[in-house]
Amino acid sequence: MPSNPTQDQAGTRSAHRAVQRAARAQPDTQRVAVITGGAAGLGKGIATRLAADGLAVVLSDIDADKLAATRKAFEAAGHAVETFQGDVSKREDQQALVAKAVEAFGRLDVFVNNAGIEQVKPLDEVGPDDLDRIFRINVHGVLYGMQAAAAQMRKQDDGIGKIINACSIAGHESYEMLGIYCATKHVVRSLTQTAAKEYARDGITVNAYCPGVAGTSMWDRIDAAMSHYLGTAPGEAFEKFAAGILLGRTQEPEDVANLVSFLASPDSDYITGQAIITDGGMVFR
Ligand SMILES: NC(=O)C1=CN([C@@H]2O[C@H](COP(=O)(O)OP(=O)(O)OC[C@H]3O[C@@H](n4cnc5c(N)ncnc54)[C@H](O)[C@@H]3O)[C@@H](O)[C@H]2O)C=CC1
Ligand SMILES: CC(=O)C(C)=O
Repeated sequence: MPSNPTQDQAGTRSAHRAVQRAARAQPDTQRVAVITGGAAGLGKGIATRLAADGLAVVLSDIDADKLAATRKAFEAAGHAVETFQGDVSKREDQQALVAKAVEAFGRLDVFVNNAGIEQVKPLDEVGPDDLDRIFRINVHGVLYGMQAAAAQMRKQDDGIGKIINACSIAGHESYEMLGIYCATKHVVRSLTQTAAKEYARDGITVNAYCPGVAGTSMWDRIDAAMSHYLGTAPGEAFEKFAAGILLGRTQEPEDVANLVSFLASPDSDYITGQAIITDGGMVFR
């Protein structure tokens, strides 16, 4: 809904003040990043890169064993790390996660809403429980993460807060058998835009990364489920998707981490509301 010009000018001035205040970063303060789904896959790759960039990292995951193993590896590498076992679909867990980060490291600068699940099913077979499960994790989880992160970032009056959401090429394009997964990622792109508009006045940017085809355990499960529904041989669905990549190889966690590192850094301070594709050349927007 368009507001009147006077409100627009007041809003712009207030947003401008917020960004000026936020830009007064403390150069000697270690920045702190939370990464959900950080125990494995892309989240672990992102956390590894942010730790190498010098940030203290707080890894959250629903899988306690993987979380403990990843924490051990980060400690062995000498990184400042904390962990939190939680379920992103629970609002109270997302709030407790942010509280844990602040308790451990005193502040929150970057919140990566990375955790997400896949679902492979023809639309005709999707039932209420299927819808509930994936929307709770991929959509409610991202919203609760943004709410918890923004509440803490607003309390800090130095540095730009950065919220970074896991979207996908599936947030720009829709694929057979992945209909509900794609729908959740389209919602993540929409939430990213709205949050960018609502949080700019508080000196918080909100962006999303949109990977293509990365050979994590998520794709192992997608490939197996595609075999079930489409009769493809093991590995065939993955190969078919990969065949469309212009740069000739599937994605590594490091490729995704490169983009997230940029979105977490001051180099991206003038970017907000964007869902940026990193897919080796598959989807063009
Ligand atoms: N692998 C790919 O090709 C692509 C992945 N993505 C997105 O990137 C994100 C990460 O994907 P992957 O690393 O491939 O997945 P993955 O399945 O390999 O790893 C996901 C991690 O999230 C954790 N997790 C799952 N549900 C959780 C919950 N409710 N609360 C907290 N943690 C939870 C898992 O335990 C696991 O450690 C997801 O949002 C996914 O949709 C987007 C595009 C492509
Ligand atoms: C897993 C994913 O995000 C796809 C197939 O785009």
